[in-house]
Amino acid sequence: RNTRLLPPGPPAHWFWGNAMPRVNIAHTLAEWVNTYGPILTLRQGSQVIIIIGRHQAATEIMEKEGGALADRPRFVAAGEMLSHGMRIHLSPYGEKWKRLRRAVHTHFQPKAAETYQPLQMFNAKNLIMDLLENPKEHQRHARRLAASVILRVTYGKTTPTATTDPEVKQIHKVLQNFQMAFRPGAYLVDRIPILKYLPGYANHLKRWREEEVRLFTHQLNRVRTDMRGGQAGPSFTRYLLDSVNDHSLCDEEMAYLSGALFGAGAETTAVSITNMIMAAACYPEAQKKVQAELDKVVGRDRPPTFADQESLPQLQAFIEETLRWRPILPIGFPHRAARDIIWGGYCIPEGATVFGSHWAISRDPDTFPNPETFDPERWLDNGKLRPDMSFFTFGFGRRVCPGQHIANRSLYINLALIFWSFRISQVPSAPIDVTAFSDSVIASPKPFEVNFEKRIGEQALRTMLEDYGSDI
Ligand code: HEM
Repeated sequence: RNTRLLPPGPPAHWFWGNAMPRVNIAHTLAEWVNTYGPILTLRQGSQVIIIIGRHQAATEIMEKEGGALADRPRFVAAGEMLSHGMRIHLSPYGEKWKRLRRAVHTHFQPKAAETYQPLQMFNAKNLIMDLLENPKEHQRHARRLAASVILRVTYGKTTPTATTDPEVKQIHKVLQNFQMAFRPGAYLVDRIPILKYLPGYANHLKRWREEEVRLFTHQLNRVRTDMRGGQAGPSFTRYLLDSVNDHSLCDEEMAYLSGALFGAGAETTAVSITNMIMAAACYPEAQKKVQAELDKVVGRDRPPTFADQESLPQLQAFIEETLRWRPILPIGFPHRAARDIIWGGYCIPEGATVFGSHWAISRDPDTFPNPETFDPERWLDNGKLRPDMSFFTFGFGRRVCPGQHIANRSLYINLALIFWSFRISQVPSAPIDVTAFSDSVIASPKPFEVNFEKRIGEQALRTMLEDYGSDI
C-alpha cells in the first residue's frame, strides 16, 4: 500500500538504491525536486528517504506534523558506537531526549539568552580588533569568535580561546571525529547493523569515544571544581550542575550535552558570519542600504547595540537573505517518520528518513521569486520586516535548533558592528569565487580576498569600543 503511494523519485538500483554524488548533494537534490515535485523518494538499500524541497510542503509536513517527525533515524556508527546514545542531535525521540532537550531549552530560551548579550558584544568588539589587525584572516577570526562565545556560554571558560589554544584544538579534533563518523555512507554498519558486534570492526570508533569521554568529563569536572572554589562564572554547565535535581541528568549525560553544544554552535555561527561578509563584498548596493540605515539610526558617534535591533530592519533583512541564499545546513538534518504521514495524495511511510532540504527550499521560486538573486528587499514591506516570510535556517518542528536565540543575537551584533565599522569590498585582482560557497557547509569554505575599508577613524573606533560589552 505504502509503496504505491510513495512520492515519485529518480530511478534506483534494486539493491543499492540511488547513487548519490560525492559533492554538492544539496544541488542534486534541488534538481530532483525541480524534476519530480515538492516531495520525492530516494532509497539507500531498503531504507526509504523522503526529501521535502518546497516551502509549503515543509510547513505542512515538517511543522504541522512535527509530532510524527520528532524522532531521528538510527545512526549506528556515530550515534551508537561512538556516542553510546548520548548526543542530543542523534538521540531518538523518547524520555531521555526530552530530559536533554528540556535542560537546553530552559537555559537558551529568549529571556535566558538575553543574559549573554554583554558577552556577545565583548566578543564582537574583539572581532573588530582582530579585523583591524589582520583583515586577510577574517575567516579565522570568525571561527575564533564563535568558538570563544560558545565555550564561554557552555563552560564559562576564562582562558583566551584562540583557535591555537590546546583545549580548543582538542575540541575541534573530537568534533572532526564525529563528523567523519556521521558522514553518510562512511560506515557499512549503518546499512548492516549486525556488523556492530563483529570483533575488531571499526575499532578506532572505540578510541575516538574514549577521547571524547575524557575531554567532556574533564570539562564538566573543571566547572564543578571552579564552583566549589567559588570561581565559576555563569555558564550552561554550571546551570546543569546547579539544577541537577530538576532535570535528572547523570554525569555522562551532562558532560555530553555540554560537549555537544560546541559542535552545534561553533562552526554554524562562524560560517554564517563569513557568508555575510561574502554577501557584503558581492553585493555593494545591498551593503550600502544597511550602512545608510546604520548612519540614520545609530550615527557614527556611538557603536550599535542590542537596543537598536528593532530599528534596523534593513540589517535584519540582509541577515535573513544571507541565511536563505547560503543555507548553513544545505541538505538539512534527518528526521524519522514515527507513523504514516499522508500529504498531497502521497504517503510518507512509518520508518522513512525525512529531510527538509534547506537548499532546495531556499530555491523555491513560489516563495522566493528569482531565488538565485541576493535580494534583502524580499524580506521587507514598506521598510518593515514582513511577518509572512520565513525560512527554516534552524530546522523544523520539535527538533528545531534550541540555540537559535543565542545564534541570532550573535549574528545581529557582529554584523551590526562590522557594517558600522567597515565598508567591505572585493579585492579587484582576486575576485570572490562565489561557487566555492555554493555547498556552504560546516567544512570551511575556500578563502576569498576581501577588503575592509574603515568607515570610522581607527583611533575613534578603538576609543568608542573600549567599554563595549563585558566578559561577564
Ligand atoms: C547560525 C547558527 C546555527 C544554525 C544555522 C543552527 C542550525 C541547526 C539545525 C538546522 C538543527 C537541526 C534541526 C532539525 O533537526 O530540523 C540544529 C540542531 C541543534 N542545534 Fe543549532 N544551529 C546554530 C547554532 C546553535 C547554537 C549556538 C547552539 C547551542 C547553544 C545550537 C544547538 C543545537 C542543538 C543542541 C541541536 C539539536 C536539537 C535536537 O536534536 O533536539 N545550535 N541547529
